[in-house]
Amino acid sequence: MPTITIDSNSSIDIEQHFRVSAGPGAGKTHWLINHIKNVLHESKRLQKTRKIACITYTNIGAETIKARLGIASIQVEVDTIHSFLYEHVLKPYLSFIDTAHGLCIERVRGHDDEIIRNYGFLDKWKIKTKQTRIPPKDNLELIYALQKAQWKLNTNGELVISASQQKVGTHYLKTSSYYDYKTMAWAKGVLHHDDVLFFSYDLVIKHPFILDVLRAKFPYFFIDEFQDTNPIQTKILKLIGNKESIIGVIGDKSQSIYGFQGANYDTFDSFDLNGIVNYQILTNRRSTNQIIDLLNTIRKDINQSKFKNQSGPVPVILVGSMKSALTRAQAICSNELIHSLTYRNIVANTIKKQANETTVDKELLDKLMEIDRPSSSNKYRSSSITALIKATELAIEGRFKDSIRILEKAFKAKPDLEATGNNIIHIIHLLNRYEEFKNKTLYEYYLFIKNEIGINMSNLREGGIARDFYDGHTYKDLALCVNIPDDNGLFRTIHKSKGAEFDNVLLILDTESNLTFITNPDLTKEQHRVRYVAVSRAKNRLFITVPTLSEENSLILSKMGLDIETLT
Ligand SMILES: Nc1ncnc2c1ncn2[C@@H]1O[C@H](COP(=O)(O)OP(=O)(O)OP(=O)(O)O)[C@@H](O)[C@H]1O
Repeated sequence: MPTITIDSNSSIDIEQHFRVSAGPGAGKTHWLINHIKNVLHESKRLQKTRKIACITYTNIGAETIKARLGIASIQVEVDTIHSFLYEHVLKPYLSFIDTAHGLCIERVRGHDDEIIRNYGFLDKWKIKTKQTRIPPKDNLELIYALQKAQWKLNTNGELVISASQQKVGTHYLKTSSYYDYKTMAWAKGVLHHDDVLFFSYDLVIKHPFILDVLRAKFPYFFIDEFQDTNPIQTKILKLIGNKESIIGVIGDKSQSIYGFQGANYDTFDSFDLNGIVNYQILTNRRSTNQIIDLLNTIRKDINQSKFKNQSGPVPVILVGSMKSALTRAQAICSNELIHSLTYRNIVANTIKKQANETTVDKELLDKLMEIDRPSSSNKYRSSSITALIKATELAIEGRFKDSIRILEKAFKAKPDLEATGNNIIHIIHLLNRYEEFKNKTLYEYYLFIKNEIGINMSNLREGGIARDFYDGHTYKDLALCVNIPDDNGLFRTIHKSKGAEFDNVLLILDTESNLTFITNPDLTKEQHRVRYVAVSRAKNRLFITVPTLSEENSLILSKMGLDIETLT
């Protein structure tokens, strides 16, 4: 079937599976909202109890769609895939889960994005898996290795853990030990996000009636940002779409940027269902002509047309430090807001907090746990400090629920910690007195927590390596490592800008070599796609900053019509 070109206002047949493919700013989300409204209006298959399922990639995406649907959202279940599967597959059918997996269903309380990292748990795991040779000094590396393991579908349609031969220190992890790690966590009722996919898939394969229930509840499933869907989710959606329910996917393969979560470049194009109809939108409604020209230079498979046909400033390459680039870009934008986008979280935080670019270390929070390791005389010091730093930073960003959750989790099983019942009061205290400790050493922050907040922690012996760490780092150094989930502020990572648009964008590149996404573009490479997504967020002004620029690159970029400004 040929691909049909549509516009973001077009209506399509509501009773056929569809794929809508379009570049950035084409109006995919706009079209999806209109389509949902059309289905609600026209469908004969929706009654009060039957809803449309609309799956988005992020919580922010879900909130945006709900807000834009307004009152119509009552008949639409808008959710991320993990939350959707947890609510509609896992939670109602927990008792159907194969007991062979050893999941303690009575203790399951949602799912988490962090694996269990406590050292006591790791020790038990080392004994169980006969890997006691891994010394405690390599625990951090071990946690990173375990965290990388993901569920993957093999060619027989079975779920296996994918983790390439991981080396921790001098030791190669046994493949079977990943499974042991999972089963030990499951025995405590602890589920990682990725496990939601594992159990959902296992349930629908072993109990296909669950698919019938899903089809009965949701005659329509629409998935936005489908290019980042993981193959296990794709398989579940295909199973649902085999009869009755209509599946519609919307996306752009050149905006696939979540390879590290199992998505791949071909997911979008290779998705197939009997009778699926392909549509494309070839306009860009977001950006000025100058920005669309740049996007078209980077991208070879489509050439977006300029819907607004609006001329704007030429994109500018700012050569210099990121701080000076931000100052310059802000001056040019004068009273308008500018969003800075970075690849790494630590860089986003560095610019947000105007910290010194050269001293940042993204692993400091983990290193604190490593150096100030829990012992019989110091059970909770580093875990309490870590939780309090995270909670403080989340609260500063206005994320009170997340902030309270962190403290609840940190303090719940620690009866010998004093004054832990008042997490909200702690947070108010920390916010009110933020100015007093934000530029102090970590040791001074520790004293503040102990003396002013009243959390009972053991003393830090002078001259010890833990004390040196607390004296040698500032609160701010550690605060830079905090990840704010679904951050919607002015300084964020490119991944957190997915689906958003901003008047003015400053893309911060760590090194000049990252400019290849413009000078020698290849969107089969994820690194290039990530930066392509970043520049395509801009509606009006676009700045790209690099620390240095060679004559060769300068010539290429000038030929492309970009402005270049060297900052002093
Ligand atoms: N038919 C339309 N009428 C008016 N405005 C529209 C229409 N279609 C899209 N827009 C506007 O164009 C901009 C881009 O639309 P949208 O965010 O839906 O694009 P997208 O394809 O989802 O983008 P991306 O994939 O880059 O996130 C938005 O400001 C949106 O409101």
